Amino acid sequence: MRMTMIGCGHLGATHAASMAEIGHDVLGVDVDAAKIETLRSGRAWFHEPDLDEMLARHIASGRLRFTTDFAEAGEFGDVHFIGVATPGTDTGEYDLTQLFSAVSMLAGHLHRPCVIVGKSTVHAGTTSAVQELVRDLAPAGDAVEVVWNPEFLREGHAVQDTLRPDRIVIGVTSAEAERIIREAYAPITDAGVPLVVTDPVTCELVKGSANAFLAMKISFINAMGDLCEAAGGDVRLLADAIGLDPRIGRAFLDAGLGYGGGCLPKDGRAFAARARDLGADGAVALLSVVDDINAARRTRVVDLTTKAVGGDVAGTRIGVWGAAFKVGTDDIRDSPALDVATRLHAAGAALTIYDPMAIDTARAAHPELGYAQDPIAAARDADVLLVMTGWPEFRAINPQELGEVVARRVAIDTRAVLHDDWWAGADWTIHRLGRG
Ligand SMILES: NC(=O)c1ccc[n+]([C@@H]2O[C@H](COP(=O)([O-])OP(=O)(O)OC[C@H]3O[C@@H](n4cnc5c(N)ncnc54)[C@H](O)[C@@H]3O)[C@@H](O)[C@H]2O)c1
Ligand SMILES: O=c1ccn([C@@H]2O[C@H](COP(=O)(O)OP(=O)(O)O[C@H]3O[C@H](CO)[C@@H](O)[C@H](O)[C@H]3O)[C@@H](O)[C@H]2O)c(=O)[nH]1
Repeated sequence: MRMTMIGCGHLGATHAASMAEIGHDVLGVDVDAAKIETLRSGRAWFHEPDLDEMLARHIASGRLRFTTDFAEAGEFGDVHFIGVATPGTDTGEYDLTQLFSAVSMLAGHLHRPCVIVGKSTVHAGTTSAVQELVRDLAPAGDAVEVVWNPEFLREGHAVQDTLRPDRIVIGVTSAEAERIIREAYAPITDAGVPLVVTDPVTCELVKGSANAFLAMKISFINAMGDLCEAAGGDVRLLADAIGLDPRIGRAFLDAGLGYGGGCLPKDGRAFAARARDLGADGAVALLSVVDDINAARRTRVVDLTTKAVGGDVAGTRIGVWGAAFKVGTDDIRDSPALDVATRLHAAGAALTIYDPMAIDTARAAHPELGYAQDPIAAARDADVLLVMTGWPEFRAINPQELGEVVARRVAIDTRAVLHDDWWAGADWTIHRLGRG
């Protein structure tokens, strides 16, 4: 099939390359000419394992091209995927500016029957709003059907999650649109991946509730972590034990600094905002507690750090291991590590940060913070060492390597990453979140 992917970011570039991988002819479209140039050269403009190889392979095979030209996009495909960003506003709702702008730019070029497939994460009711806009703007009018098909990929695993997802969920209003989407995904569903067909509103809610559930699991285990710390328990062992019950499951029960990234925090708030509009009070209450517990993780690490240096961080030096919002990415959107770091900086501390992948993205967003090229240099002269992203390379560091580098041997491990046996016997004061 011939298809376009409008918006070539973390979701879109991966989806475009993956659709080429399963045999389609794909045209990627973005308003950012620099990103399109990078993609044309066979590289993503962000780090994602295996993506560059797949992009290069299909640009070479001729099945994948990129453009900034929406007229070309309108001509090219019978299926138009939309994957532009839907950030949160200050009041928590989705800002759908990019979505309505992308749809408006495309719609004027739609002269024949086709399907627009929304993949961005949106609030309930968006599909029908987009359908109305398309009806007004597209020369083909009602012959253009808008359906939703949310994306569940995780950064760092985006390629495998797109090619072998747990499920594909579509929200459609006609049998013809369903037939077209089924055909588009046939190489994936033929391999046994379930495809769930719903109405558009249910489909939009599926995505919001999936992320809300994941966020809830993390806040749950963090609340248990506080209990463990107070009572003298160990939240990792607790998670292992409860996780053996298949009704609970061990995934997403890693306690620590809480969730960040471009999705869970803003999606939870937007889901709550929509629930408030709809008068679904139980959902509002649940989601706001989940968010509050998560926000408190970051404040707690700021407070622990302040306490560790005697009550005032002004004039102290703090070494930070980790800047990415999680392992396996250079993405720093709503990174808990950088949130804590910037708050300590604002309170007068001098921060030096090391991250194996995200130094450049962190420096671009926070030039006011200090950076180092390796973890030992980040710890130099530190009064406190904060471990805030769980990179395996941090686990491999023996405290002996830090020798006399640090000013004081105090560490706060917020991601359960430091090697217990090495650090326990190494004359360090270590605070481990979730362990009493
Ligand atoms: N990143 C993820 O892991 C992930 C996973 C699932 C769902 N999502 C959802 O997917 C959507 C996209 O997220 P992302 O992380 O890929 O965002 P992103 O910021 O990485 O990418 C968005 C892209 O859209 C482009 N763009 C902006 N306006 C445009 C327009 N009018 N026309 C064409 N392109 C335009 C931007 O230049 C950018 O390249 C969001 O709704 C997000 O919540 C993201
Ligand atoms: O047990 C855990 C698991 C994760 N996290 C944190 O939670 C955040 C989110 O992690 P993850 O979900 O792996 O990252 P994303 O790539 O943002 O993916 C989420 O958000 C995407 C965008 O909606 C969805 O598609 C994915 O299914 C959903 O997992 C990160 O800060 C993690 O460090 C924890 O603190 N504890």
